[in-house]
Amino acid sequence: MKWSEIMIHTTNEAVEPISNILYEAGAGGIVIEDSDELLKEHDDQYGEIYELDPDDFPEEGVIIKAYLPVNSFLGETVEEIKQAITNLTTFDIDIGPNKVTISEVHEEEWATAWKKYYNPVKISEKFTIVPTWENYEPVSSDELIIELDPGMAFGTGTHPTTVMCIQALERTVKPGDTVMDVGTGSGVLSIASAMLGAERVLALELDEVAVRAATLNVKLNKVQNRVTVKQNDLLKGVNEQADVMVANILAEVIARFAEDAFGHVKPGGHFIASGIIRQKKDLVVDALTSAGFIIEETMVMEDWVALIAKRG
Ligand SMILES: C[S@@+](CC[C@H](N)C(=O)[O-])C[C@H]1O[C@@H](n2cnc3c(N)ncnc32)[C@H](O)[C@@H]1O
Repeated sequence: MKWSEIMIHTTNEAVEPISNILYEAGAGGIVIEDSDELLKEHDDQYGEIYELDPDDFPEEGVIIKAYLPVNSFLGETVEEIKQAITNLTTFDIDIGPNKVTISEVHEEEWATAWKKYYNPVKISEKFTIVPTWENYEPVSSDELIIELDPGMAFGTGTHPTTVMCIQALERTVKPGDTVMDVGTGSGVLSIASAMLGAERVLALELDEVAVRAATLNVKLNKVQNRVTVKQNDLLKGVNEQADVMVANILAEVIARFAEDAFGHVKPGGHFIASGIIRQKKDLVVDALTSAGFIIEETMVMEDWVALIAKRG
């Protein structure tokens, strides 16, 4: 998985509100480099005085660094962060230079560091997502556990857009169903569908690295007999129909392939569309209804919307 480092040069006063903004935006881990730290005397656990490297610190003010997974929502997330920081001035918080820089961090640097930020998370009535390296004891006997290694592709499984899809799958997938998961990423939605009793799941993904991650995660969760992971551009060349289709992609992409999706959902079947930032809901609703779908339910979590549409 690629991570993006967002670096914000700000003031001491703004550290706490900015850290909150970053955590709410899904940052995995925050590093604070405060110029005042250089002026203090530090001793280690054995009482030895040590010096900090001035190169690691700004000349004045504070630098906050946070790590965001590189996925198709990154651009929007960064814009939201910038906007939320600028809004702090309306509360008379001095945000100082407010210089924001983005750079990419490679997986090797994060090889182990990020793991400490992921813990088991109960994301719906039935499902708990557990990182592969954790030993987790189920709380109840009917709890469904998805083991996930989020290290390689989008999806710790806990992004609001993913959580809403899983909750919607819980309500729509029936034992024996055929499911199509367009943009499978880590494979989490396909795994959930199989665990809900789907007989056959087609997991489609454009990105080669994600295809590999999904294939591994499908095996890890022992659903490889029912889930087929395939490198594919949306529904190109797919000739079957599903009882349930799920797509957690960007609003524009869903709008673009709404008609094609309609043709690939069985009459009476459902299309769960997610990855829709609140402001773009109408765009997707219009595209889905023009394609012939009936919107049965609108789900909202934070700034995100998911739609459960039915082919009548
Ligand atoms: C936001 S992620 C969702 C991942 C996962 N389904 C989840 O809910 O956690 C969207 C995924 O769609 C994939 N994708 C984007 N455009 C695609 C396309 N044209 N065809 C297939 N997959 C695509 C991306 O590579 C990415 O893995």
